[in-house]
This record gives sequence, structure tokens and C-alpha cells, in this order.
Amino acid sequence: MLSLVLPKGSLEKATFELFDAADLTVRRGSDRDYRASVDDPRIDRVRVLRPQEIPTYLEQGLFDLGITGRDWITETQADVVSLGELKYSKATSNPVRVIMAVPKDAPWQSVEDLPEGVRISTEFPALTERFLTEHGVKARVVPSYGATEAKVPDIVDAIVDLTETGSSLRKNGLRILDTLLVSYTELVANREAYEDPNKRAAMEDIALLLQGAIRARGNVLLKLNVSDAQLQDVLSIMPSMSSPTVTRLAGGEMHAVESVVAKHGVNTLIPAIKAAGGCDILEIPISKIVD
Ligand SMILES: Nc1ncnc2c1ncn2[C@@H]1O[C@H](COP(=O)(O)OP(=O)(O)OP(=O)(O)O)[C@@H](O)[C@H]1O
Ligand SMILES: O=P(O)(O)OC[C@H]1O[C@H](OP(=O)(O)OP(=O)(O)O)[C@H](O)[C@@H]1O
Repeated sequence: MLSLVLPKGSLEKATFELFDAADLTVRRGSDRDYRASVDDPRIDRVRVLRPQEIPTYLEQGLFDLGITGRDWITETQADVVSLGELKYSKATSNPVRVIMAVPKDAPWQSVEDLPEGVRISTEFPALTERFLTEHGVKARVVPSYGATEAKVPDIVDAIVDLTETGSSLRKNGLRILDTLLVSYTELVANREAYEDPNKRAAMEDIALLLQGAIRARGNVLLKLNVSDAQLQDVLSIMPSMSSPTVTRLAGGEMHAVESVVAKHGVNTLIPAIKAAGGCDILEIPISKIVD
């Protein structure tokens, strides 16, 4: 069946939590163990490796399916099939951005302002070279192996690096000059494996479980009862994914209402439902939402 490669490092914790939520719990001896397993008939081999190497390994057929960032797929230009974006990063559900940054007080306002021979440190040399060529800038691109922000202004003049929350840029007194790429985490496959109908079906099952777990994040199921007379008042304030489900209760003039709502806002919604006539209100966690 499928061999799977998962990212070590920045995405590791969030990826393992997502697989757990998707009922594809990854098991390994310790967090230093780079061989793992998933108790699922569709997955027979799991390795945990650096995300920057994952697109190439997938292209070469060393694994069928993997998770990495769009940034590394673009940098390596690996020929892989994407099964879709998985909306999570190291700390948030937002994408990361590959940006060019300079010291706050540098004179340059756009990439075209950079002088010939400008020194730029980056972990993304290929992406940076392509970007500079597009903008007609002749620079010296210096490969970085981490702590890139720390190298300006004494070692280099500018950097191309990732930003998620912006905290590293702020701490290092840097200003964004341009954005080269917006990058989501993605589920990607080896092209040949994806062409195999059995493997593709297994990959699509896994994608569905992962996306279902991501969609469920931040949502809860609200259930309540309400009288005939007050049903419209409750429905008028009840958000839902499509439309709330309303069922008549076996006895009397009561209805049961249920709806998937955003967890954010439930603190004001529940008292409002109660004031509108709702009773027996239940808030229930959701593990997955599959279309
Ligand atoms: N806040 C973040 N910082 C860095 N990378 C992030 C962040 N959120 C998501 N990512 C993604 O995680 C991957 C990081 O890959 P990379 O090969 O640079 O290894 P790493 O996990 O950061 O390891 P190291 O810390 O040793 O550099 C990229 O695809 C990147 O887009
Ligand atoms: O916008 P932020 O939320 O601050 O996140 C972005 C920072 O996180 C990553 O660094 P990491 O901690 O992986 O160290 P590294 O630079 O050594 O790779 C990345 O390279 C940025 O420096």
C-alpha cells in the first residue's frame, strides 16, 4: 500500500496532531525516531524527514505520499502531484509567506531599488534567483542554513525568509520589501503512484480524513429544544453551515434544532438562544466535517 513521508521540524507537532485528529495516529518510539507507523490498512511505511527534501524524494518515487510546504515544492521545482492544501502552519492555520526583508531604516522601498551586488541571504536560493531575474536585479545570493534574520545588516544587506506571525522580523528590526510566495502546507504524491487506481483511492481517502479534521477545527454542534411559538426567533439568530436541522419532538409543541456553528462566538450565541426561547442547549465537540 502507501509509503508516507511526514515533515520533521517546524511542521512536525502540528502534523502529528492533525493525523491524530484524522484517526490516523502516527506511532513512534520517541520524537528522535524517524521511522513510524500508522495503524491503517492503507499505510504500510512511515518516515519523518526534513520538509525541504520531501518534494525530491516524492518525485524520485522513494515515497508515494507526503506532506511538505509549497515553498519547498517551488524551490526544488519537483514534479509531484498535489492533493490539496492543508491549512495549517507551525503556529496558526494561516499560510506562511516567503518574503524579502531589509533593515527598517534601509533606503530601499521596492526590490527594483536594490543596488547591483546587493548581498541577500536565504534558504531559498533558486526561488530568490528567479525572483531577482524577473525584476532585473543583479545580486549576490548567499545560501543560509538557518537564523537568516540575524545576518542583517553586518553579514548581508537583505534576506529572503519565511514569516508566519511576523515575530522574528519584528525582533530583528526588519521591514518587508516584497512577497515572493504565499505557501500552504500541502499533501503531495509521486506522479506514478497517483496514476495507480488503488493507490490513488487510498490517497484520496487520507486526504478526505485530513481535510475533514481541519474543517472541524473551530466548529461545534449546538443542539437545543424550542417551542413552536419561539422557533422562528431562535432560527433567526442561529448560524449554520447550510441551514439548521429542525425536527418535531414526539410529544407536545416542541422542536429540536441542531446546527454546526463556529466555536468563536458561542459565548454570546448561547445566552442569545436562551433569551430567544431555546432550552436544553447542548454544545458538542466535532471531530470531522466531510462534505
Ligand atoms: N512558522 C514557520 N516557520 C518555519 N517554517 C514553517 C512555519 N510554518 C510552516 N512552516 C513550513 O515548514 C517547513 C519548514 O521546513 P524546513 O526544511 O525549513 O525545516 P524546519 O522544520 O524549519 O527545520 P529547521 O528549524 O531545522 O530549519 C516549510 O515548508 C515551511 O513552509
Ligand atoms: O514569523 P514567525 O512566526 O516568527 O516565523 C518565522 C520564523 O520561523 C522560522 O525559523 P525557525 O524558528 O524554524 O528557525 P530557523 O530560522 O533556524 O529555520 C523561519 O525561518 C522564520 O525565521
